[in-house]
Amino acid sequence: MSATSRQDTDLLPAARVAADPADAAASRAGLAELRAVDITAWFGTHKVLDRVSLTMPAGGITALIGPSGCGKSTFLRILNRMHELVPSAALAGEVLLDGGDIYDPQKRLIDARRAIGMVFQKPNPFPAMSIRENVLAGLKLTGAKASRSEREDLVESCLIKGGLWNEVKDRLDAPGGGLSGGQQQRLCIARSLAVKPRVLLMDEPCSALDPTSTRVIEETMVELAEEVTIVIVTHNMQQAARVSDTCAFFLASQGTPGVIVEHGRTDAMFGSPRDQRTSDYVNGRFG
Ligand SMILES: Nc1ncnc2c1ncn2[C@@H]1O[C@H](COP(=O)(O)OP(=O)(O)OP(=O)(O)O)[C@@H](O)[C@H]1O
Repeated sequence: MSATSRQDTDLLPAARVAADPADAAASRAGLAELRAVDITAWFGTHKVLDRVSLTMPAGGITALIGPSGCGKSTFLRILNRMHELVPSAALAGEVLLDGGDIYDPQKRLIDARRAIGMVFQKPNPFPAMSIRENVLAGLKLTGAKASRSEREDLVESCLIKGGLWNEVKDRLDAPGGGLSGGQQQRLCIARSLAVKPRVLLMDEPCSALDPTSTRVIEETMVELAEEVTIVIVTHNMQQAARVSDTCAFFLASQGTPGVIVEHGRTDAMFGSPRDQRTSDYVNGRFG
């Protein structure tokens, strides 16, 4: 995954919400907190993360920022057990979803993936499948049963939440591959939502999109945070400031493993960072 649209930070907008929304959000029923505890990760003998701990508040949007290669995507993939797909990968530590470790040997991999969905950098709908089939694809993978009318309701509600319904409601049988890039990404978000995840991980979800599509996805994310905890990796500082409530700055200096230098509320991270390296990064002086 490459560095992409780091943008001019002179005109940073205020962080999404001034008050602490995570506290209020946490009280909303059904929202899940995700907590990484002492995560260390390796590819073979190469240690790429060193004892990283981070709480991602329920119903909040947490942005992971930092220069290329500092381990943001690796950390994100650890949060839903995708790291273990790489044969040389190893890991230590815990990932607690509402207090339960998703790596507990008693827990099934599929349950972790269903509870913690992922949207990737490049939109990846099933191109030959219809828009409707794309939304429902996750149900097939998880084996969930639903009647025809339940499926239709689900397609509609997920496409509404994904911010795509109005654009596709008259062509649900058209192929997903026929949509624009931004629409495909929103279709992928809708597909992720169909299995009712409690957390949605997003790995640079707008880096392949134009500014208008990016705005639409950002608006969609803010609305989604009402019902799902979101963690996003982004190189776009304006985006981090616009959408996130909390932020974590990762850094891997001179070949050392990635660590979190600073984390906290986004407005504080951008407005009055405690660490000079954070200040330098968010103000575009390196990275
Ligand atoms: N599949 C892999 N096999 C071996 N090493 C890997 C693999 N994926 C990532 N790495 C290494 O792990 C380190 C962290 O990479 P990672 O992609 O997590 O960083 P990142 O901060 O997300 O970077 P970027 O912003 O460029 O996407 C890098 O040194 C990278 O080369």
